[in-house]
Amino acid sequence: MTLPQNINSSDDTLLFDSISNDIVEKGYSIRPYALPEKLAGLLLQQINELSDEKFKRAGVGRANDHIINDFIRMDEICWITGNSEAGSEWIKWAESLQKHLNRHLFLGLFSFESHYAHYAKGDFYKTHKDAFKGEGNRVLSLVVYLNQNWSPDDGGELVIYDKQSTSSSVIDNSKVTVTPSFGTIVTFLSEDFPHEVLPAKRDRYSIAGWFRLNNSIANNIDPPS
Ligand SMILES: O=C(O)CCC(=O)C(=O)O
Ligand SMILES: [Fe+2]
Repeated sequence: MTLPQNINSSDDTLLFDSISNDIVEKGYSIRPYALPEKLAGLLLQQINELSDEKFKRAGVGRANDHIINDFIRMDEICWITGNSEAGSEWIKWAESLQKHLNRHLFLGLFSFESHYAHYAKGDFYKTHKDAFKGEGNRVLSLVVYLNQNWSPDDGGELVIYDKQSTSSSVIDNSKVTVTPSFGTIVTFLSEDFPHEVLPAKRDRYSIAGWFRLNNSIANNIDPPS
């Protein structure tokens, strides 16, 4: 028996619809174990095969202002290109999400950039925003997790704070905590939600990506940060 050709894309449509509805309602979306299985498997295999040298200490700030700051973030990253099967399938999937969101939310998303991230035991990323109003052109952040058998005791949660709250807020209903379990997809409006990664008790693997507006003007091509 042959399966219909569009079986994967129809699955994605349901998922993309729910992400899109979440963003309209709340500005963010958390979809546990939602990444298509085949894609998740390819990404897991690639991140396992990436050598330690391919991961570089992540910095803070953009281009000339890019500095390594142990106090803010300690993870190591590796940018994802379409040069491998895993990378190109991932980019294809992200671009179809982009198309779906543009069609339904009119966000005007133009391009996508993403990297693998490795947080070793104890690593963290302090509260930050991925974009600042009027400055950045990152519109929507996308994070997926590649950690099998993650237990709540392992820590490493992503904490997303409400737009109005400050990073020091301790009021529970103004923040949402996400366990970085395999296949969980998180999306949020980059300018609206301060967030942080708490230290984990074991290696933590993820992909962080950003959909951007077209901010390139004349010869000043906007570099990835
Ligand atoms: O890994 C995560 O949960 C979020 C990472 C993050 O906030 C970032 O890379 O900007
Ligand atoms: Fe972030």
